[in-house]
Amino acid sequence: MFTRQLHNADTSKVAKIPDPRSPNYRMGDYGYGKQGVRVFQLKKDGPIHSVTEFKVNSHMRLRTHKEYYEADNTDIIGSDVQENTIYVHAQRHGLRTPEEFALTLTQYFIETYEQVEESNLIVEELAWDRFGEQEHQGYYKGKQHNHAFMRNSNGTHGCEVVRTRQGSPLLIGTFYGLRVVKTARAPFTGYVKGDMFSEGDMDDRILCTDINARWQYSKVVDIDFKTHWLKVRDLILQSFAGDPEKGVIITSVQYAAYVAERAVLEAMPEICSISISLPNYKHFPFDFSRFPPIEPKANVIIANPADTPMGLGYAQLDRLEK
Ligand SMILES: O=c1[nH]c(=O)c2[nH]c(=O)[nH]c2[nH]1
Repeated sequence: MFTRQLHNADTSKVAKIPDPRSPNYRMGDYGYGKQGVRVFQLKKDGPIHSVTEFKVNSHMRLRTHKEYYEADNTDIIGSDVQENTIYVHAQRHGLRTPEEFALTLTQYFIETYEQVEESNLIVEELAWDRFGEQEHQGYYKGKQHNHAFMRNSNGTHGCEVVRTRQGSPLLIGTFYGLRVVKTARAPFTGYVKGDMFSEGDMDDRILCTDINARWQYSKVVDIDFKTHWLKVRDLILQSFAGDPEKGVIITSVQYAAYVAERAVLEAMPEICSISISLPNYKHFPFDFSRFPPIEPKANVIIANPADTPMGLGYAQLDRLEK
């Protein structure tokens, strides 16, 4: 999260071949590819259809750096080739989980093109729910539509895979963009204020955030990725909200990130590291003092949710090797 040093940074990404014509410089992170390739799969089982949609970013790092140093494109696997391969791969293997798609496609790129040193895939599912699947009332309640779907916005299931020629691929699971709010058991007190504070201590507040989590698997085989993703999601949500009646005290977004990470590492030995970032979308009670007196309703709070500026708390928790 946030800027890290650029100069002589991340030696794992440094170009292996120095530029013979420019000995004073060294190339750091590099690569190229295609962003935002949308692939939609419709499966027809007679009248019952099902749909799956992925958004894919494909990047590569080539063994040589001719395209940079020598203006020679002969090693480049065009980004349009990468894009078309995504569609061909979908046709051949089908869309199941982002993880399976990314693992098999990175393997294909590495095996097919000997100049590819590293293949990176980022895959996000743009999930669709069948009409009726989530309906708790109305016409579609209890009726599963054969061929009509609505976008599911319950948080995005995704992954990132980095595959090189040596060793097993790096697999990161991702869960982005689920907005959650809790309206009790969320104090924020005791922090440094000096004479610059505006809020003061809050014994309780409306705590609203988006869950953004990335985690690294220590193995990539024998994992049912859908089930594991749902389990991570559930553990994060449980640690934020707690028992349905009693809830759980969350003292800051920083603490929320940490307790969620601990819950995941404790329950899921196949995950070796997790990073969570949580914005804090303030919901200040609206200030009615300028307006003619209104009889306040003791049990109603009118607030003004603000997306920006927003606070942000984040942390990464790694499992220590034993
Ligand atoms: O959860 C929070 N963490 C903070 O660091 C912070 N700072 C602040 O003003 N409000 C909050 N809330």
